Amino acid sequence: MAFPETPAGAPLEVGAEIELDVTGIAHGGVSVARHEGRVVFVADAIPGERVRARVTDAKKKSFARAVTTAVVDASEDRRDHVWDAASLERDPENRAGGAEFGHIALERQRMLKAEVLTDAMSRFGGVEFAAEDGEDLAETLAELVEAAPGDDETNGLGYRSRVRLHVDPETGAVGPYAARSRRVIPVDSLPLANAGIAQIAPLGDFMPGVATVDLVAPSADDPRMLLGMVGEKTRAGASDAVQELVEDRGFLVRAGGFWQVHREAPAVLFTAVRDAISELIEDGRFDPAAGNLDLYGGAGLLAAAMAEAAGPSLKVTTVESDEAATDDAAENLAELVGALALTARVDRHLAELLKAPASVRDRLRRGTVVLDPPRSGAGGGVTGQITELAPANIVYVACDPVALARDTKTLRESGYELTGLRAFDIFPHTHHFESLAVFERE
Ligand SMILES: C[S@@+](CC[C@H](N)C(=O)[O-])C[C@H]1O[C@@H](n2cnc3c(N)ncnc32)[C@H](O)[C@@H]1O
Repeated sequence: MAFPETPAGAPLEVGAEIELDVTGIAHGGVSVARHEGRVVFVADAIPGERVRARVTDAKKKSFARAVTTAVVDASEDRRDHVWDAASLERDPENRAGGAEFGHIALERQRMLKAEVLTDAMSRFGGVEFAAEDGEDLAETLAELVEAAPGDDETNGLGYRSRVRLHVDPETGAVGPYAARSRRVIPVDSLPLANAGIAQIAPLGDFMPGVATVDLVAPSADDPRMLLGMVGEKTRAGASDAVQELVEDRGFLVRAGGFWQVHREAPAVLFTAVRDAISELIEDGRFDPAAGNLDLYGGAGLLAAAMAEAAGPSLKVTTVESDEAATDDAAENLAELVGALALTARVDRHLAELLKAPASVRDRLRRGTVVLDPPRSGAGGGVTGQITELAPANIVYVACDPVALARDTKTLRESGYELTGLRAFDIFPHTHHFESLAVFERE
């Protein structure tokens, strides 16, 4: 099918083919280019390339969106896509979603993630990055986003222990959504999934009446498939308990509950939080008997990490809105006599704490808050409540760099200093990554 060329000076139209010099990376896994002064966010490109791209959205005056159809000048970091179903060989509409960096060398993916993090921290958090002694900034950035163990050896494949597939309501075909749309794309492989998921994935099947297919392959349990039927909220088997192993420690988790998707991610984050707490202990800033909190605590992974650093006398309360996850946290933290697992919304619980008597408020002021909110971040409301409680330290685990950067601004304006920042590439071949920021009350 031929697409119209856009003549110089003409407004961009959906479907037009244009050539773009790609200059940078934006949040959300798309690159940045300019066409006649207008910003164009372009998918499936790499900064530094010249590409041919098809305009997919031109509604806004300030920017347009496009998707690469061919590469004119390729980056040296361009690789064959790790997933044929998402490659440039396919028409953009038929490319599978969920591996939007799969055409980029792993090392460069991490570099791009570092750029996104530092740019967000600078623009929204007011934090500027400087080169470490004797290095230039590019070298410092190259080391900022850490690889998960084993990924360099496997080219970042076979890591996902959780995958959600969808069912086409018309045909019943099973597959991931297409990139940039909710159209189901049948595929014959899931290269990011681990062996347990590959074993049970119903690829090529038809499942009329089903809406979602969640594939779960726990580290210490049999893989399983949770079916969400059309019109039903609950998924069969979602509340079954499964066993996960983090290094040699067992965790009980609901099959349908939150658990990090990369096989190494729970250990990576457990270790990172444990190390952050150990450093606070070394600096004499951590009080194990204070009112320590693990907010958005899930099944208690990060409270357990705090305890690993602080010892079994740690006092900590996990706050989590999902009742079943709280039950798991209570079980997973049972050996800690000072641990309490609460089912509550974080904002509501913090509002209660702000009304607590002075002695309780004093314990909270001496405490450390670990928080690991969903993608939207804690937000101004919860961040404001935390600064009003004024704990000695805040350890913030974030899966969205812009949300982290915005909350960083609030924290820094309220008397907290950012004393540590790490990032982890626990979603190879996607634009996602996890950050850990440590803030200390000045
Ligand atoms: C990113 S997960 C972190 C879970 C846990 N820290 C871990 O590492 O496994 C976020 C958790 O926050 C919970 N959650 C989402 N919104 C919440 C809210 N407003 N209040 C309390 N918990 C919430 C979710 O159920 C989920 O378990």
